[in-house]
Amino acid sequence: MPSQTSARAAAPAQATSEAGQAAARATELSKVYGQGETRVVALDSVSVEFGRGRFTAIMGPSGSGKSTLMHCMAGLDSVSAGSALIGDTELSSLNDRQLTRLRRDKVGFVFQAFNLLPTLSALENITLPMSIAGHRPDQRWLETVVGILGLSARLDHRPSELSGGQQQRVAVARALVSRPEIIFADEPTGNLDSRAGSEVLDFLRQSVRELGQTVVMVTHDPAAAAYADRVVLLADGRLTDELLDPTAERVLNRMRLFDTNGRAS
Ligand SMILES: Nc1ncnc2c1ncn2[C@@H]1O[C@H](COP(=O)(O)OP(=O)(O)OP(=O)(O)O)[C@@H](O)[C@H]1O
Repeated sequence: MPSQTSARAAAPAQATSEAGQAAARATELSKVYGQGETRVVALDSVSVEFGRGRFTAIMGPSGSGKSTLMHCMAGLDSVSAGSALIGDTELSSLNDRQLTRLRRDKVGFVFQAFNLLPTLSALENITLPMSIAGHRPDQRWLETVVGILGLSARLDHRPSELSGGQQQRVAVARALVSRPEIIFADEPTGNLDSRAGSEVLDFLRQSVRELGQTVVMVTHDPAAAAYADRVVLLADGRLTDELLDPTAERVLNRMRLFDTNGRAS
């Protein structure tokens, strides 16, 4: 009976092999922080694939390892064992310089705090990472991204002249403009009211559907996760479950199962 299945006791779920090549992949990835009494196993042999052109949400209780998984996959943190790959590139095989280049060229980031530079215009913020890298944005692509995100009339504005939702859209445009292999979004709607939050999620969804972008998003919010094609659930550093074509209600029910069966034990 599914309602009696303990999410925690279940065998660790393995990656669903998605159609097409994975944009990123973890294989038996473990991450341990500290030593001795302060030792924490943040990730315990996690295997998961993030399909190209797909929108995946990572969910799970606080402390379950969501941010750690994202940081290891994005090359922002090292792994203790196992492997993390972006495309065919194994991140632990790269030196610091190669890792910095990979993050710059292949990964886009959207954080809860918008991380825009206050003295620069929206357009300058969008193109800054590419300028630093010495690249010119593809003008056509820039216009497409800015058009889809509804920012065309706001490009000369500074962040302080934009609403929270508009600032986050600028951050999404900044992540999209270099056509990264994958975008990692960490609670992208955490600082937004629900209307602005749905707008940003709509745009992320649209970037997957219309621009073929791959997006991986950490969220606590079942309504946000429902925008994804797939939800993977973590508990105690393990991948325990996944849902395809999620609805907010199904995600909520699955999370309740965690609360009653997972954390209680
Ligand atoms: N730099 C660190 N040093 C030591 N322990 C850490 C570090 N980062 C994370 N941890 C621990 O690893 C575990 C997983 O943390 P992580 O931040 O990945 O969880 P999370 O699911 O993202 O949590 P939340 O939803 O609260 O953000 C937690 O027990 C946390 O305390």
